[in-house]
Order: sequence, then C-alpha cells, then structure tokens
Amino acid sequence: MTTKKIVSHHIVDPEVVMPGSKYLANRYIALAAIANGETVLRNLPQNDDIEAALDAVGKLGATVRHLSEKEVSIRGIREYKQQGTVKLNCRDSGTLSRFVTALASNLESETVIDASKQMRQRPMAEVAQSLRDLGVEVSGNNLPIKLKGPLRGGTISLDTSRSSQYLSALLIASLKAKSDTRIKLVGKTVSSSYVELTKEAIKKFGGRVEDISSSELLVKGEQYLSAPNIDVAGDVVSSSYFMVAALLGKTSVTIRGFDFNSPQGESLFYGILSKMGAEVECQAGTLKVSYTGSLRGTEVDMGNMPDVVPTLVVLALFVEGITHITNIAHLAFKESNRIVDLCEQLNKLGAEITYSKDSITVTGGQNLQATTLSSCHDHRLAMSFALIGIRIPGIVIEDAQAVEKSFPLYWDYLEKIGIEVADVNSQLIGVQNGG
Ligand SMILES: O=C(O)C1=C[C@@H](OP(=O)(O)O)[C@@H](O)[C@H](O)C1
Ligand SMILES: C=C(OP(=O)(O)O)C(=O)O
Repeated sequence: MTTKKIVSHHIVDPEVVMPGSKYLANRYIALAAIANGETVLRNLPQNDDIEAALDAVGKLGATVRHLSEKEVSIRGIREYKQQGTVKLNCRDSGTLSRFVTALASNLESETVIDASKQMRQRPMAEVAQSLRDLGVEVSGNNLPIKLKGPLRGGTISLDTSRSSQYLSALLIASLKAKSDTRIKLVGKTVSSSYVELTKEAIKKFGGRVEDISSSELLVKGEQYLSAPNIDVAGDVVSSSYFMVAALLGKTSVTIRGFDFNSPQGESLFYGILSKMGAEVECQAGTLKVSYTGSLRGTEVDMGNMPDVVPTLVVLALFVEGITHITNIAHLAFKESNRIVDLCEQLNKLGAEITYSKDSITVTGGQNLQATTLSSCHDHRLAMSFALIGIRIPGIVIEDAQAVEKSFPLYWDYLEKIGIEVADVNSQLIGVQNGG
C-alpha cells in the first residue's frame, strides 16, 4: 500500500494537458474489437483500466498491437469462437466488467469473467439477466460470471436505475447480435450522458442505434462497423482536479485541448465553478479557470456528473456557505460507496458534512485539522483528498496507489503544477497515530 503526504504548494497559473479520456478509450476499444478491419487509436491513456481492456479484447480474439506509447492498433475479432474457455480479469474496472460481459456473449465458446475483490461486489445482475433474455447461457449474477453465447437478439426490459453502463454495454454488444435487439428501459436512467457518449462512439464506427421512444431503443443485428483512425480526446473528469487545485491555491489554471464538445456530463463541471464565483474562460480548445477572491456554496443536481462529485465536495469544504448536491444515489455503487465513504473520511478532518441516500450537504469554512484519510481504494477519493493539502498541508492519503486505475501519473502532475508530495512510510504513520 502506498501512502502520500501533501507537504506544501506554490501553484502559480499552471498550464496542463490531460491524458486521453479513459471513458472514450473504453468505448473505442470495445467497438474496435467487434469492428470489421483495423482501428488505430491515438492518444490512448495509459492506466490500469485501459490495460485491462486491451488485455480482455485480445483474449476474446481481437488482435492488439502497441504501435507506440500512446498508440495501439486493434484488428476486430474474426472468429467468434475460441478454443476452450477464455478467462478474463477486469481488475477494478466497472465499465470494462459490464462492457466485456456483454461483448463476450457474442462468442459461441465459453468465457469466464472475473475482476478484483472490490469489483466483485459491484452490481452486475441487470446485465446478466438481460443476456439470459437474449439467449445467452449465464451463470451467476455477480463476478465471476461464466457465459456462453451467441447473443441471439430479442426484446428485453433493462433497469438502468443503478448504472448506465448496463445500457452502454448492451448497445455495443447488440451491434453484432444474430438478430435485432429491442431494449425497453425500466426506471430512470442514471448518468444518462454516458449513454450519449456511447451512441456517439458507435456512430464513429458507422453503427446505428434507433431511439424508438425516450424509453425504448432498437439495435439492428450484425452491423458493419469500421473506424480506421481515432484520436482519443482529453479526459474531462481528470481535468476537474486541476481546476479545483487552482481555486484552492487562489490562482488560475489553463487546460489545453479541453473537450468542449463532449456529451459527458462532467465536461460542464466548469459551469458549477462559475456559479460558485470562479472566472471561467473558454476559447478554442482552451479552458481557463481563475480564483476571483471568494467562492460560495451552491445547490446542484449531479445525477449526470457522478465522477466529479468527490472533487466538488472537497472544494465545498473551503467556500462560504452551504453546498447541496442532489440526485446521486448511484454513487453508492462505485469503487467505494462515494456517498458514505467520501463523507465519513472527510468528517475525520472536522468537516461539517451530512448525507442521505441520494444527497450530500457540506457547510464550508469550518476549522479543519490535517489528518490521515483513506482513499478506500477509490482513485477519485485519493485524487480529491490530495487537493485538501493545498489548504491544509500535512494531509496524508492512504491507499494512494488507487490512482493507477485511471491516472497513474497523478502525483507527478501535482508536483509539476507546484504541489509538493512526499512518500510516507506507513509504519511511521502508525507510530505517529499511536498505532
Ligand atoms: O459508461 C461509463 O464510462 C461510465 C459511466 C458512469 O457510471 P454509472 O452509469 O454506473 O453511473 C461513470 O460513473 C463511470 O465512471 C463510467
Ligand atoms: C466509477 C468509475 O469507473 P468504473 O465504473 O469504470 O469502475 C470511475 O472512473 O470513477
């Protein structure tokens, strides 16, 4: 386990360029794996989730070749049948677990899909049941799951009230089903902007998803898919940490190559910051966020911005007044319970935070004490908690290697913008805490 301490900072108007989006990369890798021919992906992020995704599609029969550090070529699966049972490990990736389970259903051979202990706890039943309804033999409702296709197509009812990833997974996999797939949505789709991201990615490969109504979609089977070259745009969620770092450091940040056209809800995070009093300038691919002297709390529905909730909660600790975040019940099913774990950790600082099943309320401006916080093995908690050190030097983050999931170079990026990060010997912390 790695432990990091935020020692001090001297952030002055930094400029940053984000690595490629893991969200887009996950979609392009899945689609390239079932495309007809070869796809070259450029500016691919290097992280644990993406390594696991490339490994998984390779095992399913796609040909993966690394052309350079950030460039990979994927030739789509030609034979939808493997010799013997294929075993896949999705590590900590929820997106991959859902996407690859659906994709593997196109194979007529057997696949066993497993993941980390943490991922085994996250829900999969909705995907498993839908695949059964589409003709796939599926054992189990949580990982590890064993399945044997093919995906025949048909009509299903899908509950998307815990995760949009189920729908994204089925939309992608159904493009290669033996016949048409009709998906009737039950319950309110959470994180719906991610479904738009999926539809856009499918379009890039020439695929089609038809919206029959707001709660029914149709995907024609055996579609021809092709996208020879794709540049992966910058990660909008990763950029949130640098915006908040600048505001806490009472300075500005310039983010080059920001993906303003992204349908992903989190791409509008800067709008919340502007409402809180930050100055925001958007200009031809460049986003600049500046501190203007004061920030105030806000009321915001973050149903479509799940992954930047921890970033906003950390900022809210240091602004005037109350920040009330609503519509986030689905955060309970992430790498950690991002309502309970996030708030319980921050309460250790002496923060005034309350939470309910679907909301978080933070009263800013409290007197906070530096202490040790656990990331709960959640990369987003680790990255957000580190920012607290800008205002309260001495914050220690345990299980800091969780960042490898999406942003292994995070600590280096912080150093580059002027935040001093130290490695801590965990035995020493035990002594300091009397442990
Ligand atoms: O489709 C995706 O890439 C994702 C969808 C969201 O999940 P939910 O739909 O489960 O909220 C998001 O939180 C996750 O990090 C990635
Ligand atoms: C929730 C996340 O990812 P996943 O669901 O793919 O594990 C995330 O990146 O914050």
